[in-house]
Amino acid sequence: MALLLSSEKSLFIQSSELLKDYLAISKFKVVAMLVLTAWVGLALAPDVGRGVFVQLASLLGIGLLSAAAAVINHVVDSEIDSKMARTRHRPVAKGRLSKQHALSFAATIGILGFVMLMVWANTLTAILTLFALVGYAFIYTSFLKRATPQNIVIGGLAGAMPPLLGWVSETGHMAAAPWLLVMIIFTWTPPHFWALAIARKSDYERAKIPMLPVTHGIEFCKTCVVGYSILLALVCVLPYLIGMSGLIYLLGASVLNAIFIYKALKLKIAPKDDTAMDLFRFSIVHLMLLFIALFIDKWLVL
Ligand code: HEM
Ligand SMILES: CC(C)=CCC/C(C)=C/CC/C(C)=C/COP(=O)(O)OP(=O)(O)O
Repeated sequence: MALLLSSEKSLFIQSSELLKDYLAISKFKVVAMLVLTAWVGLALAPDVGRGVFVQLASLLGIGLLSAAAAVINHVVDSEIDSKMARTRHRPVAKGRLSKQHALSFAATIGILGFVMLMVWANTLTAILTLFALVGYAFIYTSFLKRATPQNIVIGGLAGAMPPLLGWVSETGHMAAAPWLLVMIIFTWTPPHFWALAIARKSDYERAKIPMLPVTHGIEFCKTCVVGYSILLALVCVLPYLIGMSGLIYLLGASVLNAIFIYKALKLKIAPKDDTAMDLFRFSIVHLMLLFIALFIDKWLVL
């Protein structure tokens, strides 16, 4: 009896470890944030009377294709990941999950996500989301990441797409307004990532990845972080200027961007040991609150 109980317990532990590994290769927290931005894109689109179920299915489709892209990234990057302290314990890099298993998982959730978008959103959303997957999993991961220090600037477009995807899933066609939300994430990505790359420069050196702090030095990278933070604050005003969002959003964005610029300047002028990681962590809170502010503004004011 005791033997049976302990084998059941170990089976339970094994399956929860396996679940953890699959969530890790799906970059679960990043995907949750991508889905949040897609949801806000969807919520800000003109109401065309689609039901909540169809909207949730569209968001799930976008999430599944994003997760598939993340899994492919883990497979393509497994060699690099095994050389970096931050990533060397990842399931594929460590060999806990085989590349074949990971790729079958990516294919399953990717096809499921694509079909969900075809059925419950529309063809344009399905194709645009597939472009974003190819942009991140293949163009950025297999090529740009190893080729140029502008890798994350160009590759950042893929991760910036979800608000447009959410919008198009509602309306079936493109519009100028959601592109402003894409521009916000596009401008946010460099300071988000470079703050981390500054703190983890030695990792990228060891893996021979030409990230900006490695190729151009930490000081130049910090200057770029300050520059992009200021640009981000300016881009964030655009939704207010075109009347897409109101004063609640403008106030929230202004406070968040003031903190962002303050932390970026601190990193440039008076850094302490943890300043770069502090900015990286704040960038995530910043983007989350900014998109929540867009949502609250829409539903409180209109
Ligand atoms: C090319 C674009 C991007 C690059 C290179 C990048 C890079 C990174 C890296 C290296 C991490 C650390 C992961 C770790 O600790 O293992 C990270 C974390 C994170 N990123 Fe990005 N990122 C990008 C775009 C985005 C986008 C578009 C979003 C969401 C809209 C996002 C949301 C997050 C979140 C939520 C985390 C924290 C994840 C966690 O705590 O597990 N990132 N990013
Ligand atoms: C369909 C769609 C919207 C796709 C976008 C998918 C996606 C997961 C975008 C997030 C970007 C990201 C986390 C980049 C880090 O990659 P990295 O390889 O530089 O970082 P790492 O070293 O932590 O793996």
